[in-house]
Amino acid sequence: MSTAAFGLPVGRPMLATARLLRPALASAARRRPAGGWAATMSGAADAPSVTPSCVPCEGIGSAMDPKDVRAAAAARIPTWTVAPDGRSLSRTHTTTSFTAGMDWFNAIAVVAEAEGHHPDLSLRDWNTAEVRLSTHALNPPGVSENDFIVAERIEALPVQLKAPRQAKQSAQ
Ligand SMILES: C[C@H](O)[C@H](O)[C@H]1CNC2=NC(N)=NC(=O)C2=N1
Repeated sequence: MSTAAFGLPVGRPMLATARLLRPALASAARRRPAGGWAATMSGAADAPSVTPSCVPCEGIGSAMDPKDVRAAAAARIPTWTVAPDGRSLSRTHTTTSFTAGMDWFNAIAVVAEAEGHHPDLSLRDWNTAEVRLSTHALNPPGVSENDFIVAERIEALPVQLKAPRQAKQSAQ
C-alpha cells in the first residue's frame, strides 16, 4: 500500500478510512457543546452569553486621542492603567495560582471571541496575570471604543486574587 508523506494511506484505502471515521466524527459533532469546545475546555461553558457590542475593527479609522483615552479610562475603568503613550489599556492581577490566572484568561477568551476583539495576555512569575488591550487594525495601533467595551466586560469577570500581604503588626 503506497502511503503519503504523513503515513496516511492514499487512494482507495483513504476512502475506506474515511468511511470508518464517519460515525465517530458524526457522534463528536452531536456532542459538541453549544458554547463550542473552547468554552468546555476552558470550563467557561456556563459563562454568561455575551451580546457583542464591538464594531469591526477594520472600519474604525483612527485611534482615540491619548488625552481622551485617559479621561475615559478614569471615568469608565478607573482600576485599569493607560500606557504612557495612550495607545493601550492594561490590567494586572496577582492570582492565587497559575491555574487561577489561566481560568481568568479563559473567561476573557470567551468574551473576546464573542466581541471579535482580542487582548494580549501575559502570565509571568507563575501568578502575575496581565491583560492589555489596543486596536491592532488601526494604523498606528491605538485605543478605540472597542477596547473600552472589552475592558468593561473583563472587569466584570470573576478572578481568584491572592490576598494582599497583611502589614506586619508592630509589636505592642
Ligand atoms: C478579522 C478580525 O475580526 C480582526 O482582525 C479583529 C480580530 N481581533 C482584534 N483584536 C484587537 N485587539 N484589535 C483588532 O484590530 C482586531 N481585529
